[in-house]
Amino acid sequence: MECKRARAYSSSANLGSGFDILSMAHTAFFDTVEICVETKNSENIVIESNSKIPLEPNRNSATYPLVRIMEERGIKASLRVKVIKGIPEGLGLGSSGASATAAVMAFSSLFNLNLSKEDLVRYAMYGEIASSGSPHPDNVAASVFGGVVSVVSVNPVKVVEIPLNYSFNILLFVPLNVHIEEKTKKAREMVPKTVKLSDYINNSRYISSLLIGFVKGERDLIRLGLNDEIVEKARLPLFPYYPKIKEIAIKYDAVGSCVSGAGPSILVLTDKMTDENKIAEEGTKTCNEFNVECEVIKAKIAGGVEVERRN
Ligand SMILES: Nc1ncnc2c1ncn2[C@@H]1O[C@H](COP(=O)(O)OP(=O)(O)OP(=O)(O)O)[C@@H](O)[C@H]1O
Ligand SMILES: N[C@@H](CCO)C(=O)O
Repeated sequence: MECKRARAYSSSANLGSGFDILSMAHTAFFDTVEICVETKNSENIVIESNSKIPLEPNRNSATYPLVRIMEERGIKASLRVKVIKGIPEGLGLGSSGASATAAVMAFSSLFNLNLSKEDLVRYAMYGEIASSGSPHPDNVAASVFGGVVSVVSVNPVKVVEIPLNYSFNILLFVPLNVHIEEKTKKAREMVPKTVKLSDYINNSRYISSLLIGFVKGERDLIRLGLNDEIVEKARLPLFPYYPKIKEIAIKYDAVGSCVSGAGPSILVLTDKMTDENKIAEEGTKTCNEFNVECEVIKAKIAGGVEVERRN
């Protein structure tokens, strides 16, 4: 039986006001997906996992993209798909997107499809439909490409890798005891359908500040850029501790802070001027004040999805 495995990292989408556009892959966690072909004369997908994720192919973010690729390309096969979850689900860490990405990469390698990175993103986006009902591209783009990415078009998919000329570390406040059923779906329903022109202008300023800050290596621009007047504000009930954690992060001279994806995790970027220990200590206390137990995870920027060479 031929098998292939691929690994994809966690990610923090949005990065302030880049809703459905910007995302950053990090080494905090990763998922591994192994796909084995059992036969090529029948069609079936059997899922195994170490985590409590749906085991129906159309509801699992790893397998729904495979259903769609096989349909689109007329591929017939019975597959056994092992989804080894390292990324906790529903915490804004791109868990569903990483499974989708690893699955599409493993499938491409197994069937010698030689998919481009843009095609990997396009197919992996189906995984986000399976998990949240919407094909947002940001998490999967970061997991496919690694680094910080900007999705500049979805039809056709076009992703730009942002050059990072400022060196920073990553701290994540991950509220492990929080479970919100269908979190991303609910969080997306909280996003307003229309916005004030002044908020739109401020958000556009933040995005340009963040991107120029990364490219030119300007700390102050990165800090200013990690802000958002629209989506984070509308979703605040999902992560009420965020404003105080952000205040603490700035007090101890973090580069900046924002919500990770749809939350409830919080992303803090740090450098040598930052007092990380104080941020971790006071940020954890803040979580406790809101009856939330936050684990503080240190990470670095991660690379893109890779096939594990072991067969
Ligand atoms: N392979 C999978 N990995 C993770 N979650 C999955 C998977 N397949 C289906 N799901 C379901 O998707 C939901 C988690 O997706 P959700 O988008 O809420 O979280 P996330 O991907 O961790 O976060 P975010 O998209 O905000 O970064 C859960 O209900 C989970 O059961
Ligand atoms: N851009 C998506 C990311 C989900 O992780 C959202 O904020 O809904």
